[in-house]
Amino acid sequence: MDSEAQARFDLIASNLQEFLNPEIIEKILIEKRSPRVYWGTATTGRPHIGYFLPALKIAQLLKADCEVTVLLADIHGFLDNLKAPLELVDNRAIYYRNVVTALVQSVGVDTSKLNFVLGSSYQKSPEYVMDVYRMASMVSESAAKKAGAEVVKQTGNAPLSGLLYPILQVLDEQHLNADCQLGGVDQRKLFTHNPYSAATEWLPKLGYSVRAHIMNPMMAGLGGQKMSSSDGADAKIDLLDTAEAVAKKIKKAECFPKIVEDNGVLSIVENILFPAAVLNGHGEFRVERRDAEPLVYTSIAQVKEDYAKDLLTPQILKPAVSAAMVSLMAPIQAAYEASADWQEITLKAYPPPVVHKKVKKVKDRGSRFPGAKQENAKPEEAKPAEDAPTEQLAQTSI
Ligand SMILES: N[C@@H](Cc1ccc(O)cc1)C(=O)O
Repeated sequence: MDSEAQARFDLIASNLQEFLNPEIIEKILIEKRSPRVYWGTATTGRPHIGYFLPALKIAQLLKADCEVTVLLADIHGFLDNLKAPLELVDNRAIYYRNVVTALVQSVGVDTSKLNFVLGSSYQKSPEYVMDVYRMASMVSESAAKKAGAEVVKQTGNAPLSGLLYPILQVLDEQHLNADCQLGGVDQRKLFTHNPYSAATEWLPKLGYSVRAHIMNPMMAGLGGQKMSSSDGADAKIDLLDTAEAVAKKIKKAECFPKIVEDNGVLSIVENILFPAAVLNGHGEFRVERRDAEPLVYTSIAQVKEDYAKDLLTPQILKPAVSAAMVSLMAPIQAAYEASADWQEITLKAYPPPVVHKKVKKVKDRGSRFPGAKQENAKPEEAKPAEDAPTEQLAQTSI
């Protein structure tokens, strides 16, 4: 590889946890072509700051002159235990498109060449559907189950659609004509046969070629574990959260002094703030101190070292992370404020829950309590006590 190809390769490979079959990409770069990479996202819950990871990777891929496609996987949102009901899925796809575009633009990368494809636009074609049937006849039920174990919601009497999900995701590589698929490391079992069978083993069964796979690390959540859309509102930061909400959530986050592992706050610095700072051109993370010069970092290794020594304490780290996140999210929020369409689609994609007003139960004190109106007394007395049998039943069942 010449130095230009090497620089492109390094950008593609940066900040990854795993890169499978890199030789596929190397060959394309040596031939001075543009690798075609796709990232799929099931259009379900509201995207949180964890979406910065794929978005920053997409920004790097665009800079490395890759052809990038974002698959708005509406059908997958529905196949996965109905996480996104069919009637909301279209609006959610538009919401995701706006979010991903704004995320990539927030680090100054042009999105005019970023391609968006809606899953349902090709996953219902006769060719695609026939491939689903062919693959379903060649892949065992247990392999499909294992492949989806970390991605598809696991329930007792799971719907059959959860077994189709991995088959469709694997076929997308072929039908989107990709050289490489990007995903979080949680997608690993869908990507490779080690330890389970999926894309790299299933595609050749239909005569299709094996693709490269690039995997982002998973962010630790603010409560310590992997960040997920199904976390409670306090454990994840929504991209449209106000500065106060961001500060409050980070302040509450689990962040033990000197402990670097599974630390959600440090995970933000490592996986979001540094890669974004590099794309933004300054490459720095600053921590202000009250009585001393600010600490200025240019690598996560230095940050972790100082944190382990308690020179960088949770008390000074947290406000620095809040401030940096708020300024990183500012252009996304400005884009939202400036777009009446986006605001309208938000309401349609995530309709506020209908609150059933609680009607205050008026205690039935009967008609004989002191002060009861005399005229009510008679008819009430004449009526048989309707509640009595239920009350008895409830008592016996206790
Ligand atoms: N499995 C991805 C979504 C996805 C769907 C289809 C694909 O082809 C790729 C990715 C997720 O967890 O969100």
